[in-house]
Amino acid sequence: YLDTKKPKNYPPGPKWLPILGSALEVYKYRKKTGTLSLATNELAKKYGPVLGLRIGKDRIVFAYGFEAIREFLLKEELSGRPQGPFYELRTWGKRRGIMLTDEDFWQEQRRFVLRHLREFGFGSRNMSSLIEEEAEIMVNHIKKKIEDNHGWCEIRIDRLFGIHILNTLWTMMAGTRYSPEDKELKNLQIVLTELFANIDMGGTLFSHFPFLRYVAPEFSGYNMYIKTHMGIWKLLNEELRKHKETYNPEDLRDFMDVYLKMLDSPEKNETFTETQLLAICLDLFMAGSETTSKSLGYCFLYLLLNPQIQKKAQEEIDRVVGTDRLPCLNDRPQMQYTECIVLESLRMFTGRGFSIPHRALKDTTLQGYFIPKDTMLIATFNGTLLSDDSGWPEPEVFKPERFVKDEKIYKPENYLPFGIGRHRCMGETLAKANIFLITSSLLQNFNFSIPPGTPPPSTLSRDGATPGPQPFKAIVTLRQ
Ligand code: HEM
Repeated sequence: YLDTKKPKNYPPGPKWLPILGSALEVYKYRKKTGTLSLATNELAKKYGPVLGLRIGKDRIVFAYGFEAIREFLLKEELSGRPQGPFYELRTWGKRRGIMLTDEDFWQEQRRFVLRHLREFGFGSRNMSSLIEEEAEIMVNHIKKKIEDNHGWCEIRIDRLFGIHILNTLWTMMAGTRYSPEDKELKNLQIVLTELFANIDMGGTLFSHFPFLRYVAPEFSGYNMYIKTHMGIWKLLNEELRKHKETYNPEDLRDFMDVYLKMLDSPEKNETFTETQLLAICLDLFMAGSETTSKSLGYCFLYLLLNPQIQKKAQEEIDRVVGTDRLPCLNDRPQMQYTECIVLESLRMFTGRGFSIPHRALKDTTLQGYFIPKDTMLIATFNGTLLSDDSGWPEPEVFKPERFVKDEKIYKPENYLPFGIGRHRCMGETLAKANIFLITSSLLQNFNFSIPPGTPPPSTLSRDGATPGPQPFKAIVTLRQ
């Protein structure tokens, strides 16, 4: 806390004050720009693409720009995950799950999850039909609203997708599908979105200054953190209880059952525990629902702002799919323009956000700078996807055709919305399939427009652990 002297050759950044470290300077830029992502962007312009900070007790390095991010994410010595109460409280006081664990424990569990989720549809035909069903439920739900309201309805787009996205994941994990009107889950989603808006990828006040947890539990975000987790724990425990009651080793219904079978197996090693099963569910719940829903939020935000893009996609959908059935994943290769809308929406989402924090497992270097063991590192994707110096022409403009070259889909090397390296996202296939099928099914059936008399929705994101659009509404009408 009192350390104001930086380690030799530590990455450049604002000077360190006692206790606060560089927090004031970051706060100043954050206030000026509106988000932590834009603040690190400006700080990186001032100090360079490897930005060295200390916030409270934590040394934090932000990697900005493609070269720094690539070296960071591919370097094994930088593949740890942070330690400390903030990362342990969420999983009952021990580091558990896959999103915030590392080394052998993480490797074994990540491998197991990937292998077995595939059995229940991850990346297969089963996944396709599951999302198609969910998209159909969504379309019918909106049609009913329009019918009840005599021809049109107004929808809060930023809250439209949460439960449907969760359902596609949850059916594979626990065989459960929730109604879009389920009050408890709707509430949980809102609380989860609030939590994500109130913490940063680097932590929160009580993680950088742990004493605040005792002296100012409300102000430091501690109470909210615990309350949100208790809501999710309750849901997960209930699901686990039901599974244990009806479990039959001869008929494995979903991932939870497969994990329960592993727990019964004499060959299992000690990384497999019931708490770990709950922590995996918690991680996938958190990593999977907010990210995809918010990417869809950006997608529809830009479709509202660019009716001509909406129209062009609808022409493609009408030509390839027609009107007698909903789009399916098999249509994807013929629907290049819609596919590019997915890629562009992901650029807009991840381009405003960060990687999950990593930790240096030993003393090492990044772009020639010294990174001491246990330093936290975070990739700012703005510099590879969205900033003026990211290499994308007119980066702030939503332009699906930027991904087409010689009539084929083309993704430049610095397009990495799901990260790279050992911790690369586990849900890429599911996320892209969800965005593609939901966007195309909604556009096939409805027109979306800005409510008359209201200003166009802002493209400035709501700050937080994952970026999201500010709350916004659309008028939805039937196409035919
Ligand atoms: C639009 C949707 C999504 C985006 C843009 C996205 C992006 C990312 C990124 C950038 C990382 C961080 C890599 C790192 O820290 O090095 C990550 C990790 C992760 N994602 Fe996603 N993600 C999305 C959806 C999903 C979904 C649907 C799931 C659930 C199945 C998921 C599960 C995970 C997990 C478990 C990790 C941690 C992996 C590890 O540490 O080994 N993500 N994701």
